[in-house]
Amino acid sequence: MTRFRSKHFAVLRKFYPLFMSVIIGVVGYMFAYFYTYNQQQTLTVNTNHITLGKIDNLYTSLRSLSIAMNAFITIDCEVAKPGLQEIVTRLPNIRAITLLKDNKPFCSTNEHLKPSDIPPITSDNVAIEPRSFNSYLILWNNQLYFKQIAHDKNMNLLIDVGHYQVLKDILVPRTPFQVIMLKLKNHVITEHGITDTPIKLYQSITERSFRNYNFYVKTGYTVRLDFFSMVKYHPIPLLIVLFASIIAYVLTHWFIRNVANAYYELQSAIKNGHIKAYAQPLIYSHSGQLSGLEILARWHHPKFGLINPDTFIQVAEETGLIIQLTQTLFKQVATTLADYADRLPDQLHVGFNISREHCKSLQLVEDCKKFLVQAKNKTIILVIEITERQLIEVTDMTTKLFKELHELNAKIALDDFGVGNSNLSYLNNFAIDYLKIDRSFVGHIGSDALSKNILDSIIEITQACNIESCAEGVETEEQALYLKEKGVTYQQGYYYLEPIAIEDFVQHPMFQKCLRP
Ligand SMILES: Nc1nc2c(ncn2[C@@H]2O[C@@H]3COP(=O)(O)O[C@H]4[C@@H](O)[C@H](n5cnc6c(=O)[nH]c(N)nc65)O[C@@H]4COP(=O)(O)O[C@H]3[C@H]2O)c(=O)[nH]1
Repeated sequence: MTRFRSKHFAVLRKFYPLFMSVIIGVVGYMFAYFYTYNQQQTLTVNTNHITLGKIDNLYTSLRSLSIAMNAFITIDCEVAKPGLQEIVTRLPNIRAITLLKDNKPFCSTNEHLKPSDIPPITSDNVAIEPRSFNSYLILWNNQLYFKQIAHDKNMNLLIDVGHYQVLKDILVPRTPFQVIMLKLKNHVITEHGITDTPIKLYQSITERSFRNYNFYVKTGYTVRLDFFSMVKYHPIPLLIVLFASIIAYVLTHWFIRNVANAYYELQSAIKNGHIKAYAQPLIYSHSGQLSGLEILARWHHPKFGLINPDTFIQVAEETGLIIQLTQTLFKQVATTLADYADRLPDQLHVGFNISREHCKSLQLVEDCKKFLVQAKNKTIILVIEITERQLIEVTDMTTKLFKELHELNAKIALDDFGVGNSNLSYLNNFAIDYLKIDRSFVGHIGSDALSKNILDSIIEITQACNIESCAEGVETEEQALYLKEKGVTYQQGYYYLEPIAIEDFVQHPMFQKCLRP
């Protein structure tokens, strides 16, 4: 987790929520932009394909029809006409079929057809001109015609497809600002008809007829996709992004405020001496004598009273305040013990819980040296309790740290053993002096066979590795006797004494009894 430092907090508090919301906003906008862009692109490709297919089909079906109609060209109009009429009535898009001779109508289903109604084939009247050059799709006077030149060049077929709405319908775009263009030579047809004004299209795609007819279909957008067009035409993704950005601001603000508050509160608690050192005795199993004490932090909160470490140690670790917190405990314990410096028993164990953060530099060695000077007693054995829950990496730095701690005659204890992630190599790497057996195993003595077996195994490991052991959470005489019998070196728990303030601890008969006269 991110470590927060005091000098960063003021700046962080102000700018971090804004920064987060801008980041979410920018990333969200990019995401919304590319999403919309992709959507448009996919739609363009699909639309272009479908349109191309429809025009191809239109042309091909007219061509097939005209081929079928070729049979009528050479027969008499009276014979041909009923057949042509039946076809016109059956096919909804065909308005009339006309047979031409020398480009003049000689037989038509349209009774009112005049020679001037026959569309000329010029480069201007927009014809779809296939490779075979013998059939044309003609746009003329707002009408769509199909003309088939028969083998006999004088006898031709003209199919009047009707108003070229048929074509226009095919060119109707799927979304606003989309334009579908049919490009024939220099001419362009859109849903609005023939246009010679160039239309600039964005995200466009142009494809030639699948059947290799001489036309192109181009689809694209008249509006470029940018921030403003997104705001105007695609507001929903942007509204979602705006919403996410506001949520990011609010959550970050809330998070920073809470962490910062916790940080400031804990920092001022340390400064104002509200973090107190409590002590709990460690007892030699074999003699029942006091071997030392473990120091545990308590917060004497002016409003909430006594707060147990479970609530604030994590905050202290996450904010980096744990080092200051431990230093204040070192100082309180050293100055209290200094009053008894000359009377302390030899090799009194004084254990402190040390977090991983504190082991990242040699600061801990300096703190221990300072403690021994302030306590004015060089025989005290400092016990550095590192927890198995927060494994410390083996690096050159940590190896040096633990070596220097051992040179100070300190002992390294591995706390909460049995519930964390360590393995036996860990014991070796840091030259662990004793294991503190988690109270969850001790609590099951006499009841849960499995936990008891684990407990027995842990004790056997300590004996096999020739390291000392300390059982935590001893609450009953039965547990105390069992652990003694099993050869556990030290015991700690409410059975002997619960943690009490260090000033009270030094007054306690258990401590007083072990002082030298
Ligand atoms: N049920 C039961 N509990 C017993 C008994 N005897 C002792 N305890 C409790 O067991 C915990 C033993 O401490 P720990 O394993 O080091 O576990 C400690 C330690 O990991 C951490 N902690 C406490 N003070 C500090 C500190 O100054 N620095 C750091 N880094 N961690 C600390 O907080 C944990 C909890 O501390 P506490 O709440 O003081 O809880 C203490 C103690 O009050 C018993 O017979 N029965």
